[in-house]
Amino acid sequence: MIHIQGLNKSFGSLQVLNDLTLKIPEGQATGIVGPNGSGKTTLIKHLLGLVKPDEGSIEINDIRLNGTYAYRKDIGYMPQMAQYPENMKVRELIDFIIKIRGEEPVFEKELIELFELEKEMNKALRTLSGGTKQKVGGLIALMFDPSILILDEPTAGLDPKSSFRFKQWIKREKDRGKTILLTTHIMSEIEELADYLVLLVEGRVRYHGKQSEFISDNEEQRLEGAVAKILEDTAA
Ligand SMILES: Nc1ncnc2c1ncn2[C@@H]1O[C@H](COP(=O)(O)OP(=O)(O)OP(=O)(O)O)[C@@H](O)[C@H]1O
Repeated sequence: MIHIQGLNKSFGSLQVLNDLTLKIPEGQATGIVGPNGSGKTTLIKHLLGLVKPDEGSIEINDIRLNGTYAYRKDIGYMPQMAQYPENMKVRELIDFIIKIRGEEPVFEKELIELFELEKEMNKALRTLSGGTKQKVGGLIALMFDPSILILDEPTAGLDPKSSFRFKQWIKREKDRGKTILLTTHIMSEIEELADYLVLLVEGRVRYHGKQSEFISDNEEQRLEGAVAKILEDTAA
């Protein structure tokens, strides 16, 4: 369970998160959607301890985040745009992460196969295409079999085959009881993967509940139509 209570965050005069309270259920997949700049990535960075709140509290698996990072072992994070040491080779990066973590990965081989990274392992990270870097991010996020997966626009740069395979993997992880938090602008992906939906608008929770109820309550067939309806009403 991820419990976020009264979270406020401003960057200068811009209030990005506004009294945000959310309970993300354990063992379920939750999709976070919202317009560009609505605070999705900022929220995720709070969960990872990468950004400090101005006010409010976060608990993950009953541990209150207060500057300690041990809980991070339970989280696999796939960032929107991963930054890696440019001159390191993929193999060296993976070995480095295994060394600092001090444990063997559970799914390294399977994920290298899934993302077809075999031929990339001896290349420097600076030479990789954007999609290949994204795949390396997926490998790192998933290889230690963490109980919580936080995926920030994970398929944005992936080709259709990798995207399909990745989503199959995530569905399997969901069936294995993982807690999954996913942001994407691809509404069909949320429909495919998420049970619960959080709609953020200007750093506030506009909706939180079952995705199926959100669609039917808005008298739509598809998530995209229901989200568009709410955002048009909000702008009016
Ligand atoms: N470190 C920072 N310093 C100043 N402003 C920031 C910083 N990080 C984010 N912001 C601002 O906070 C707002 C929310 O950004 P955030 O990246 O959380 O949005 P998002 O919902 O993830 O957007 P997108 O859908 O475009 O990825 C934006 O206006 C952004 O410019």
